[in-house]
Amino acid sequence: PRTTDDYDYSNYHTIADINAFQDMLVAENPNLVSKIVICQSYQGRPLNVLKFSTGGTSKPGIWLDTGIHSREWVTQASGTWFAKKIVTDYGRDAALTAILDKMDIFLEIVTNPDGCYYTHTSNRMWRKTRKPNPGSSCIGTDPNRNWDAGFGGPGASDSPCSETYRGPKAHSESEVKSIVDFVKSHGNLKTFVSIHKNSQMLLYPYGYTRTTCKDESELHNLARKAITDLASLYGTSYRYGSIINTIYQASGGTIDWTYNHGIKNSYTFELRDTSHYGFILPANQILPTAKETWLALMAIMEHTKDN
Ligand SMILES: CS(=N)(=N)C[C@@H](Cc1ccccc1)C(=O)O
Ligand SMILES: [Zn+2]
Repeated sequence: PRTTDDYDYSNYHTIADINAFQDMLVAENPNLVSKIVICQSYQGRPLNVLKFSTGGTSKPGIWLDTGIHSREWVTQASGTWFAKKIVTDYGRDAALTAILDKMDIFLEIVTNPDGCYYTHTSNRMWRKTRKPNPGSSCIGTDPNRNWDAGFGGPGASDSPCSETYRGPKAHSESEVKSIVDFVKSHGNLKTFVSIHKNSQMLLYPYGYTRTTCKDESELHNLARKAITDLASLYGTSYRYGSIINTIYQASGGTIDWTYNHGIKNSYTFELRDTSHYGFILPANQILPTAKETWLALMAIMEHTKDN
């Protein structure tokens, strides 16, 4: 595709396509979009973060990531659609324009590029990173167990061959450490949303402990509003609640760390479906999934702007 207008948003794409999309989007919108390379993956691929900003220096920020579990392809596809939606709506949609006039949005679409490449070339069901584990023939760490939040506790595995291997130590994976460093250096993120698939759930901390997080009632009420907006489009029903109460106990998860690091509005989405198709969600569900999810994200971003 020569422009982001003729990019095929209703299909799954390789990293090369998605990186080309990102560069086109920046070139087409130099006053709104820029690309930050926060680090490289283990195999040396760039970790690209799109910054959507109307200028200013220390504006509060909103972080969105997709594709941290590489096989969850509908999330990277949705992230691509979100990027185009932001530039399309700025200056046209009052709610989105108000958000961007007050806050910056950071979007990492291919958060696990090595795993993503591997799903396209070798094993469609790959989830983890692709860094080898010394002393084992099994490759990779689960990037959603590698964070320094209850690290190594129940709800993660210490076996390199497990899909939920937590890694040799917290933040051992550059795909994780680079986000940790970004959060610390930015210092003013108000919202952090990590987007996964399968289960149709909107989750907030904690996963590693049954302890209720201090903002539980606010996060619960906002989640209810967000999934209500989501369901208004096609009737897709979501469950919501803390990670440990809604899905299962999991330690070392992304948003448990971001929440403990002071980012109150920390959420994980689990997009369509509920395992009817398993991880291979048909491409014809990409656009409906992205559009309904955007309504929930707008609810979360508006709440952030006003609180
Ligand atoms: C189907 S899945 N792998 N996306 C489910 C995901 C649940 C979870 C969300 C947030 C924090 C911890 C755990 C996981 O096991 O990593
Ligand atoms: Zn996942």
